[in-house]
Amino acid sequence: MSDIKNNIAIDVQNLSIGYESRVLLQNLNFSVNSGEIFVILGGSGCGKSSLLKNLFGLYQPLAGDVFIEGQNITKAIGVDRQKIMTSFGVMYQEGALFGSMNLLDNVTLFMEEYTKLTKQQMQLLARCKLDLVGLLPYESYMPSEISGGMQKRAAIARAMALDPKILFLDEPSAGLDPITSADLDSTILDLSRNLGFTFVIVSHELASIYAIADKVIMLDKDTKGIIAEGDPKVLRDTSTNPQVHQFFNRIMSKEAA
Ligand SMILES: Nc1ncnc2c1ncn2[C@@H]1O[C@H](COP(=O)(O)OP(=O)(O)OP(=O)(O)O)[C@@H](O)[C@H]1O
Repeated sequence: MSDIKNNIAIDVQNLSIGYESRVLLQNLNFSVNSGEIFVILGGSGCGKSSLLKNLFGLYQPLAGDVFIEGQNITKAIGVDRQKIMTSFGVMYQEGALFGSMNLLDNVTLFMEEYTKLTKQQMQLLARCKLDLVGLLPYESYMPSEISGGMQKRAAIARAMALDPKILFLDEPSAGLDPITSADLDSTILDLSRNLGFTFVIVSHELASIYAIADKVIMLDKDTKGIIAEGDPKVLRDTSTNPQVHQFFNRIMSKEAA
């Protein structure tokens, strides 16, 4: 077990990930501070989503360790692992709300599984989560009856069901128009700045990255490592790595068009 030092929410040490004999990323070392919005970016297929899934324990890394609030998720088993796994929330790329349940039931579902709360208590808490993402008036709506942006916010409310301090979001802006995406960014910023949530987000939307990210890491398929790390605006203005420069400017010129 590693110490919880300097307010570190997630500490990644010598992490290598991949599938069977295929190594995607190797020997990664980085940390995420508590309350920080941390964004993983990089070219298509470099392993962003795979890294995220290794961080929150869906996949087992090839080597190395991931500490979540000081607990080693890669080595934990049984009850210890279960405890870590319920200490954070996840929003998958597809959003994946349960289509046959209204929003309130989508949020209470995990509480039913992992808590001993009464139905009334669960509904009270679930309404709080829906309120935090601006969806309280829609608690009885089915996922198919609300917009894509609202579905993403509902998925964040569901990820908050068990009162986590850390939220992992895989491409939250995928498929959203710029205005809806900016609304979602505001929700994420609000949850981070006002309630202290730590976010780890996979994204390639530069406007969104500039709006919300405290820190990014940029992954590289060829070197299988991190080629840039830090404040995205500082990286944009100071990076001398041609690939990093090109990445930021390529997307910027596309967005400016
Ligand atoms: N479950 C899996 N089993 C085997 N290979 C996988 C699996 N998931 C992803 N891959 C492969 O790993 C590589 C990295 O995929 P990943 O989705 O992590 O990249 P990414 O950077 O998130 O990509 P994108 O930006 O296109 O979403 C891809 O070649 C992908 O086909």
